[in-house]
Formats: sequence, structure tokens, C-alpha cells
Amino acid sequence: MNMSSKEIITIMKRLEIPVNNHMSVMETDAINKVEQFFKKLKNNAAAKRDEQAKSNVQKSEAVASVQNKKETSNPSSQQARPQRQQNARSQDTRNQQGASRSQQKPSPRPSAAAGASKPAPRNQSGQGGQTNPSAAGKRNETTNAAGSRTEHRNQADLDASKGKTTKKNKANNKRFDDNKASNFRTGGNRGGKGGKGKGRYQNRNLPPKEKIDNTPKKVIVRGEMTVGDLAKLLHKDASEIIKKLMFLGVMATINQEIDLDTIQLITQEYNIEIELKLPVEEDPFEIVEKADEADKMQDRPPVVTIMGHVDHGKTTLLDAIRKSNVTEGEAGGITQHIGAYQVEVNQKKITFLDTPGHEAFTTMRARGSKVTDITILVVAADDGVMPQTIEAINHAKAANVPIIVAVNKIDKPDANPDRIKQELTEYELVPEEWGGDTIFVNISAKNRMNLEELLEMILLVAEVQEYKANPDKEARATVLEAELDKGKGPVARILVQEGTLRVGDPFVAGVCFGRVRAMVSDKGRRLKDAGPSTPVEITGLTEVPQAGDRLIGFEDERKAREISDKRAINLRQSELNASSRVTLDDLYKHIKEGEMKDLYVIIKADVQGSAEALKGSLEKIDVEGVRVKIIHTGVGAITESDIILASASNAIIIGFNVRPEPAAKTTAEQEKVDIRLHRIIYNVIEEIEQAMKGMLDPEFKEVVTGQAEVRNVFKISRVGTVAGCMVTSGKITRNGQLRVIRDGIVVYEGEIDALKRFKDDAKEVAQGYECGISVKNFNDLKEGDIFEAFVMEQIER
Ligand SMILES: Nc1nc2c(ncn2[C@@H]2O[C@H](COP(=O)(O)OP(=O)(O)OP(=O)(O)O)[C@@H](O)[C@H]2O)c(=O)[nH]1
Repeated sequence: MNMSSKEIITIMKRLEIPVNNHMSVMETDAINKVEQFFKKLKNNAAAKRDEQAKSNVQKSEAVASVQNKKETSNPSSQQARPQRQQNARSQDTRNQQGASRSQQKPSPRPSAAAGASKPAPRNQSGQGGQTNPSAAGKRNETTNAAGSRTEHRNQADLDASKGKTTKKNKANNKRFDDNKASNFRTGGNRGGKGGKGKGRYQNRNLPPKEKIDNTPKKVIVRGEMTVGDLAKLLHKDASEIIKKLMFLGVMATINQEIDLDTIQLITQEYNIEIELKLPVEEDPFEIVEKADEADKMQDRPPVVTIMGHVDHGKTTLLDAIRKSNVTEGEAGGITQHIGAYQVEVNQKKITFLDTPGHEAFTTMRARGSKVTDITILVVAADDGVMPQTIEAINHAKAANVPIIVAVNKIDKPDANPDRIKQELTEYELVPEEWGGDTIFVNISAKNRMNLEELLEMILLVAEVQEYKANPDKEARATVLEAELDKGKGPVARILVQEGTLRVGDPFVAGVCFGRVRAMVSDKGRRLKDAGPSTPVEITGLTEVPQAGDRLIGFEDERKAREISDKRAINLRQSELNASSRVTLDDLYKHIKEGEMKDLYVIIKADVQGSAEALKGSLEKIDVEGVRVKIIHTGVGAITESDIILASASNAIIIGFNVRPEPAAKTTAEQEKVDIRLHRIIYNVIEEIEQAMKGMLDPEFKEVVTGQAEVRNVFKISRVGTVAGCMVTSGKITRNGQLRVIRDGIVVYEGEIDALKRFKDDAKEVAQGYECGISVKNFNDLKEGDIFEAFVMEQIER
């Protein structure tokens, strides 16, 4: 419509069409209303103009042509000229003076159209009067540029009145609209001094005019604001507000912030209702959520994760369950990978998380999300309990999630389900028939044997555990996966856990803001809403969140945005701040403050024997009621999975004659997990005990300077074994210490005997260079061994 959005908004507000800001979408209905409004206005204006043209011929003639005041009141000389001409001329003159942009041409607004004899609408301070003949005369005295343009305008106006559409006519529209906007604009000190003065002067001579009062009835205040902003909000001139403030005893400039009390005083002056919407102080992610009322809780499907050792059949089982449950209609349909899927058994739903294995499960937990209700532990009947089976058990136990054991591959001739049962009793998973409470189901994922039974058992556990959620509130969900899709933009696959998420809902996922654009189910169907335990893929995010991030739905988009911003800041701050994870160094502090009753420990050792021995010794420690609780023991290098488990359970890791894998090291640094590496059991116990007593005062800490890989081994008589190495990270220094690591296990720790570049002794060799290294008193070097060089540095306290 060739208008500014502000102007349209003003009109919409007048028409009582709900509108927030210039971004708001206008429904067809609203567009029609606004168009209708203009049509009516234009018609009225045209009609009025004609009327006035007839009745005021004489007056207008005089004003338009004569510069003399007296002459303007005498219509005799130019009686035939229409009133419009006078308007045009006087407006042009004002333009020259910079008095007001808004008062040109007869305004089609009702008040303006009411007659040329009446003043056109003004801003509140009454600037820019237009029709007072004397004022016009006076203005004309001050300018001389009106002439030729006036002629054009007149022509345009004539055209307009004949119904012709000319460029000028369009311009007229704009000006007319500017007229309304002038209430804001002149308020912004645009009018200029002269203009204002003139306006006041004119007002004194004018008959009482019909002012457009666009003072809002109600305003929303979101905190302190500047005088200028308040003026804008109240559709007032800033100077007027400043004046009002002065009367209230507050001296403020246009850019000065005024507090809420003062804002309220000002709004009271204008009889404007005020609604306070103060910024959200609390972050619902961090506060403990109010418990839902019991009567609002409804049953929800259980959420199941499948875990187990490599190749025991996790993926086969997930696929088998998914396929066995696809109904006819969906069989050919596109099943979507959305991080989880739902199946229906006996009219009850079960949600399966799509990523098997305990890593994903524990990653979620490490990020503070509890997604899984039940764990299916898959154990191959022909293979038995393996290291990852044990890890899975410990991860599930650490998360306090019930376990159902699926003894898989029972179709195999060498399958021995009873052996599995026997083996698992060691891990407190005792079948019911042996007096325990763990459900065991013998299955064959490949042949789809006993899957129904397994599903029924899940429902049984669900019934006992009574998984419930309140679907009747804003959604709470967890991001299972997220990625940047080329076509769709950021996409998140989420599991709704509480409440209901609907298309159009604003939300915060982690630190990202979003508004649900579309939701797709695991069956590829578009959903309008998703309740508890429903996995969905959503689009409409501004960024890609992280797996494990919490997602919270909001009613108010603004609030969602504020929270996402705040969370982003908090995240940065918390990354800067020290982590709250327990370390041996601050263990005593945690114990003293009563935060800790148990010290959780993960033991990784070179052999099962030492792990067991260490476990036995550590479990005996009891310092003032605080005990050591071993949540996992294992053989081999410290893996990323160990770190994640430690991070999720706030545990420390003890490596006995083992080292962390490179990836694990990085993760441990990120997650601030404390890893203690030892070679002597006594030292471990002493360290833990002292830490618990607050006596731990290590004076030195080990700093790894670099690593080198043994590429060749040379046996040289009288010298011993020399390793031809490549420095893979950092540097190896001649006077540092060194340990020999083979398959993640420390086989020797000692000193460097010789460090050579070609034939020469070297002080240090940096990453990317080859060198020869021999180790003092150790000749059992093998290709593929890793040398880890380190120095002991004194800790400054
Ligand atoms: N005979 C028999 N073979 C099975 C059964 N279930 C799975 N398998 C086979 O076992 C192998 C491993 O199965 P997967 O489902 O890939 O095992 P997984 O636990 O997901 O393995 P990862 O993804 O490597 O951890 C495949 O060759 C399957 O065909 C079963 O019930 N009976």
C-alpha cells in the first residue's frame, strides 16, 4: 500500500485487529479489513472534498492566491479555485519550513475529511496547522517556493477528484498515511523548532480541532526504558514526556532510562493501563519443576534401550521388532529413522530407542537426560557374558534402570541359555525361577522367535513401574539426534517425555530457540501434536542442538527466546567456571559439605586379578561413614565409554597399569573427569584415603610432554635395544621420564637412556620427526609400542 509497517500497525490497532509488530502475519481477513478501511476513507474523503469544494470556493480561492492575510479572508478575487489548492499551497510552504511532513493534502481520514475549514489532524502538540487562512498567509510570507509545485498539485488533486489515478495521487495516499504516522514522527523531534512554534501559534487562532487521540489504552512494559522509548510506546512526543517528568520532579533527557515506578506514574497521567511483563529471571531448565498433580498423570508408553556386547544381535533385534510390528498399511510406507520408533502390542505402545549400545545411553545421561525406562540386555546364547555385557549392566545399574535379559541366538546349535543365566547371577541378575527378580526371555532375533513374549515382558515391567506423565502441559523432551539437513535446515529428532508438543509451539532446545514448523513420526506421517513417549522429528530450529539436550515448549515466543539467550550465556559461563565434577583434590570439600556419601570409582586394570584386588581393597575404605563404591571394573585401556560413565555418575577413574585412549583423554578433559593412574595398589588406597580425609596434598603432578610410536626395533650388541621412533605428538625430551605402553597397558616406566637424531644425541625431538630411543634397563621393546614422555612438575598451591 506504499506505506510503512508502522502506519499499517497503527491502522490495525485502530481497527482492533490483533498485531504484535511488523513481522506479524496478516490474515486475509485482516488485509480485507484494512483495505476496506481505506476504501471507505477514500470515498468519504472524495465526497467531503467535493462538498467542501463547493461550499468553500471563495475562501479557498482567496487563500491560495493571495499572500495578504486580509485577502485570505476575502474570497472575492479567486472564488472559483477549489479549497484544495489552498491546502496544497499552504502545505508546500510548511514543507519548506520543515514544520511537518504530514499535513499535506486533504486527508481522507475522517477527521481531516470533515472539512477544510477544520484543521487537519495533528500530532499531540498541535504542530503544523494547515487551514487557517491567516497562518497560511503568514507562512507564505516566509517562503516563496510554493508557486509552480502548487500548480502541479492542484492538477493532481483535480485528477484525483475526477477519479484518475496519477502518480501524484499515489503520493497523496502516502502523505495521508504519513499524516497518521506524524503522531509518532513529529514526536521524534523531527518537526523542528520553527514548525512547532508555528503550530502553537496556529492553534491559538484555530477553532477547537478534532484531535486524533491514538493514545493506547494499554501498554506492555518489559522493564526499564528510555524516555524516547516510552514516548514511542505511548505514542507521545518525547518532549511531552520530558515535560511530564519534570512536573513529577524527574529531570530526564530523551536517552535517559527511567525506572518502572516512574513509567507507571507517566502512564497513570495518561490513564493508560499498564501490563508488566518482566524478563524471565528463572530458567525452567534449572529450577526443579513442580510435580504434576496426580489426577493429571496418564499412562505413557515405556521407553526401551537395547544394550549388549558387539555382535550379540542388538541391531537385528531392533529391526526384527520394528518390522514385525509394521501394520499392513505401513508395510510399503517409508519408515523414518528418527532416533526411536514405536510399536504397538495388545493396544499398548512401546518406544524403542534406535541407537543400540550403552554409549549413546550414557551420553544422554551424562548430559543430564534420563530417557530410558527399561534396558533390554542382549546376550548371545552361544557366546556368553562379555566385557561389553558387563559394561552395559553397570551402565544400566548406575542409571537405576530395570534390566530385561534377552538371551539371543537360541536357534544356534551351540546355544546354551542356562549358561548365560548362570554367568549373569554374578552380576546380580538372577532369573525368577532361581529366586531372583530378573526377567529372562530366550529369543532368536534372526528368526523372530519369542519376540512377542519379549514385548509382553516389557509391558509387564511397564505396568509394574507405572510410567506416567502429564500430557496436558508444555512439552518437555530430549534431543536424541540433531543434524543440519541441506533441505530442511536444522533438524532434531526428539523424544517427548512430558506434556504435548504442537506444530507452531515455540521452544528452547539446549541453547537453541525454535518454533515447531513440522513434525514427522517414525512412520513418516506428519503430526500436529506429540504427547509423552512419542519420538518425532522436528524442523523449525534456528541452530542444531546437541544430542541429550533438553527441549522445553513455551507458550510465549518471547520468553523462549529470552531463555535460549540466557542459556547460551550461562553455558559459556559454566564452561569457564570450574566443573562441579568430583575430583580427588576437592573430594574432602564435597564430603565436608555433606554433598557426598559415597565416592564412585571406576577401575580399569591391566589384568582382571589386579582389578579385583583393587576393588576389594578400596571397598574396605570407610572414612567417617563415607565409602568407596565401585560402579565398574574392566580390563584394558581407559575408553571414552568409561569417561562418559564416570561423567554421568560423577565418578573418578583409577587406571591401574593402563592408560587412557587418546579419545578418552580428550573427553576426560572436556568432561572434567578425574583419572588417577597408578602402578602400585598400596598407592591407590593411600591416595583415596588421604583424599577422603582431606589430607591429599600432592606436590607434584605429571605432565605428559609427548608421545612417540616405535616403528622399528634394532638390537645392537653392547648397547641393547634401540627403537626407531616417530614422535606423534608433543616432544620427547632427553631428561624426561618415559613409559612404554603396549595395547593401552603400561609395560614399563623408567628413564630415557639415549635420544638420538640420526647419529647425534638430541636434547629433544618434536612431533613429526624420527628419532632413536633406548630405555634405561629395558630392552623388551616391540614395534607398535608407544613411548609416553612425561615430566613431574611441582604443583603451585
Ligand atoms: N543365528 C542367529 N544369528 C543372529 C541372531 N541375531 C543376530 N544374529 C547375527 O549376529 C550377527 C550380529 O548381529 P547384529 O545385530 O549386527 O549385532 P549387534 O549387537 O547389533 O552388533 P554391533 O552393532 O556390532 O554391536 C549378524 O550376523 C546377525 O545376523 C539370532 O537370533 N540367531
